[in-house]
Amino acid sequence: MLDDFPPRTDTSADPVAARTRGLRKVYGKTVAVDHVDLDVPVGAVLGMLGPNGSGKTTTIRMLLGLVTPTAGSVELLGHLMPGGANWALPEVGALVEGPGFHPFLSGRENLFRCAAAEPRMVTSDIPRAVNDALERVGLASAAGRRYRGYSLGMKQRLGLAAALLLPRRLVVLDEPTNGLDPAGTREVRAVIADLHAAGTTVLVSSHLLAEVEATCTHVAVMHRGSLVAQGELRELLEAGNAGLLVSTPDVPVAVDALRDNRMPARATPDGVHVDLTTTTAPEVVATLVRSGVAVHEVRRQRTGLEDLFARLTEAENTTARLSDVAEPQPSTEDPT
Ligand SMILES: Nc1ncnc2c1ncn2[C@@H]1O[C@H](COP(=O)(O)OP(=O)(O)OP(=O)(O)O)[C@@H](O)[C@H]1O
Repeated sequence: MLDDFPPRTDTSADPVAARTRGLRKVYGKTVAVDHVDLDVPVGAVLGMLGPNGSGKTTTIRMLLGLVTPTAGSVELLGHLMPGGANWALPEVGALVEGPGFHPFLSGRENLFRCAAAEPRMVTSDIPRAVNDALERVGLASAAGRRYRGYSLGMKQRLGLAAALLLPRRLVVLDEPTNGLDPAGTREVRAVIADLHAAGTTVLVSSHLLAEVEATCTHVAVMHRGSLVAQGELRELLEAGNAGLLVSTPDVPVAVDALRDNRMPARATPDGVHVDLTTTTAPEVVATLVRSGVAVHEVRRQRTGLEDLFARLTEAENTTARLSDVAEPQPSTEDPT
């Protein structure tokens, strides 16, 4: 029987929980996602960052088989989608917009329905799984209230609870802190940390840069449908680290000496800032020493993720490919 042969793909040296290649989605004249090659390494907490409309939700929905790609491939937990959905999806917990809860049922009743629909759930385990999930997201006291009376934050918590009903290999959270107060945001952060500690791979989209910097091990930055950067958070921060701060009592002399050698330098309250885009730290130090400048300290400036994000999303060359993208049009494709 065909069902006995899930469409698996080769596992490469670097195991990934999810992988897309050449992923593209076009709605009418709008290119929502274009040529996205995303890798979500096993065990990572990958933060997908991007401004509104950059294609995060569409990418996530394609990963989960909720939206059919116009082109490209998706691999989820080693299975090619959408054919492998029956094998991959039971091991994926997802919080995506519009999880389809019943408005007239309570939060707890809704979760019971979700639990009963889980192929891997043992019926006798359902009450405990539901209670644990409600506790974990801080919704136990409101669990008896009807869903339609829930605030946005409570709806988000219930969606998160549904994703946590079972241990998962991959948890996908689309803007999980949307609508949450600071306490709720902290709780989501703690849930992500717990999942990570338990070895679960987490893919989380967010526009909150500080949030991603605090919770994620990896980052993927989207801009106008394209993936403009991805990798380990630490490495991306270092790659974005294009500045050197030189402490010296001879700031004007140092600035002149560097500029004479075509090195972009400027005086700052902390010393001399040198842009390392066109030069290197050893060259800067050698030039200063040659010019008789006393160098007290040289420090690489760590750019915050916010700076990196701004630089990546503002870079003109990253947008060229999509320059002909029109304003969003009503979909001519099936929006499912
Ligand atoms: N069903 C649809 N029909 C038409 N256009 C769509 C549809 N879904 C998304 N789009 C368009 O695709 C682009 C990407 O949208 P998407 O929701 O994926 O971005 P996003 O990064 O998740 O944004 P946000 O942070 O605002 O949720 C946008 O221009 C959006 O208007």
